[in-house]
Amino acid sequence: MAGRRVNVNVGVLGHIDSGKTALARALSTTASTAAFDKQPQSRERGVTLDLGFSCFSVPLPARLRQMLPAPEAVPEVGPESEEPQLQVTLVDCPGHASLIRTIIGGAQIIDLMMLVIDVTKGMQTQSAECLVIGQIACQKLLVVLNKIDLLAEGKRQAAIDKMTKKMQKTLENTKFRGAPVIPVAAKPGGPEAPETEAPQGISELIELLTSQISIPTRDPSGPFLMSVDHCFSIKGQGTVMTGTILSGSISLGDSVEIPALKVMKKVKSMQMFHMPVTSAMQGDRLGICVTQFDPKLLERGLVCAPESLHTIHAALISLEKIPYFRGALQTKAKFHITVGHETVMGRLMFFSPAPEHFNHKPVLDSFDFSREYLFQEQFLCKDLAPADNSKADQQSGKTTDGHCPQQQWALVEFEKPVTCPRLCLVIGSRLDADIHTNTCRLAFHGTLLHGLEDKNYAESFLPKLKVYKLKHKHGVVERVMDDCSVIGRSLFKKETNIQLFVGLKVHLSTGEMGVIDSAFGQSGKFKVHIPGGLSPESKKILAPVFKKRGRAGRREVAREEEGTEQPEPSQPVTLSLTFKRYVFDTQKRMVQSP
Ligand SMILES: Nc1nc2c(ncn2[C@@H]2O[C@H](COP(=O)(O)OP(=O)(O)OP(=O)(O)O)[C@@H](O)[C@H]2O)c(=O)[nH]1
Ligand SMILES: [Mg+2]
Repeated sequence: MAGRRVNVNVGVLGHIDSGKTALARALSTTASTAAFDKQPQSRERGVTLDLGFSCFSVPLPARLRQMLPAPEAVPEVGPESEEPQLQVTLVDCPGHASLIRTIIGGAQIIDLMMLVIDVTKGMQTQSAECLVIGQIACQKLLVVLNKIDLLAEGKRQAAIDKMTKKMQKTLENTKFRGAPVIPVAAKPGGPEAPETEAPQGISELIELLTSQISIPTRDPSGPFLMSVDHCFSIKGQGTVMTGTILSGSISLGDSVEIPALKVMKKVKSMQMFHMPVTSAMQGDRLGICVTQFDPKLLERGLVCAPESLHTIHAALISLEKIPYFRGALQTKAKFHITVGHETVMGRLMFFSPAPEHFNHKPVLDSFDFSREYLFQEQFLCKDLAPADNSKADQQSGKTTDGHCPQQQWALVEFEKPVTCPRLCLVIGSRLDADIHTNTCRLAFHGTLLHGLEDKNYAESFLPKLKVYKLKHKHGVVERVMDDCSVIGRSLFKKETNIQLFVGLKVHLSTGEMGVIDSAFGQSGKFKVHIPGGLSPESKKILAPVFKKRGRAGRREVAREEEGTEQPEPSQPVTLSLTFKRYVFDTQKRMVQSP
């Protein structure tokens, strides 16, 4: 076990100016003192790290030694005498609202998130957004209350206790309920304070962090994918890309693709923790040296196994609304869509299961093209007011008393093609919203189930997607012609071509089924044939018409053709016509269930 190391990525997220960078600095410095790291030279910077990356190592806690992957999976990188080490790579994310895309990217490569809160301010807008992102992308969380030096000395503990309770309450409604909260001062005295001023609470934080960290299961199978955070060239050797392996594994001599540059490169050498290695896998921080290319072309981005990523123009996603997002998610609305590690504008169309399948369990690893789906004007959710709901029901065909489907989907059409892995995370946000208002800009999150690579997907692919709108039309029986036919009105507009509807079934409120037979006159009226004939009760209800018609005789028909009003049944008998129209059917057929 000697000389072995494991890496975990810990994200440092929070509102602007909460002290994330100061905290990352304090952690790396404190951890490298003798108490935590006996060999000063092992205060590794890991592979060359970008601005937002720093790291420190502590002896691997005994608790984690059993969890250490098999010896062959972990490189022997230190001198034989060295204790196994836990390397904590801190991913210092920006806090400014405009950099949320970077934050989302950062959150996807971390194993644990430290949410930094300015203890004098509490939760702020971007702290809340980070918490939302954490819930989507991370498994574990730890809250750091920073700047405790700013609290009045006499009331410090009381203020810390109060804020700790407040944070615990905030976490109560999240998946991080019960997560630890810890007070620190990363840079007591603020920017003006001398560098000699020691940070407070950092040793305790490192201890807590070490106790909270678990080594996530790392899976070497699947296609190799690495998120690159730094790229530079070494004269005479090649170009080095450093980053975190998101999936799969890699060995010396393998070919990798840089999708953004559309090039393939051979791996010439690799380093982990400054030591050469011959292979690496998911979760490792790695530097890969490949044959020379201009490092300026790839500051951040992805490298992958050849042809394992797809460049797509549209996608089918499964999604959930983020409850803090105010307002509805409307079909045709545009959002900023983060797909994997890229963000582009996209337009959405929402759809749900057919109402009888509302209770089906969500399927999050594939999209079933054999099923039919119900178009929705907007994403259905419980927080729609009941009044709104009834309107939405009518428009969307939602049948049931406000109950929501277990799973909903959207077709996303991107303004620019994006390159992403299969089943990657998708986050929709409204980044154009005013960053100074106290609202959550993150609107929904989900999983990419199917990417459309063909640029002409609208013609080549969409007709296969069976999303329908349920159309209801209502009319009334105006009068009876004979036992097996009636004249209806108010179902179509005068200008409607009734011919298109001939053969469709209509239901009478008296229970009979009829078939639209032909137009009648020029005013949108039509003749309905009732194959089973009118029942005696129905005839009774429609009787007044019978009588009047009997008296009026032929004159009635003449008047009808002039378009004058007819006497009607004492109780109106309604006609209802229901059919499906598939959104992507080029022939715009009207389909009724058998
Ligand atoms: N008094 C006091 N000031 C602090 C403390 N930690 C950080 N600061 C100050 O707060 C300011 C912001 O600190 P940063 O570490 O840059 O904050 P940040 O969260 O990284 O900011 P962004 O990356 O811009 O979001 C600086 O002026 C720090 O000196 C602290 O514990 N006490
Ligand atoms: Mg910072």
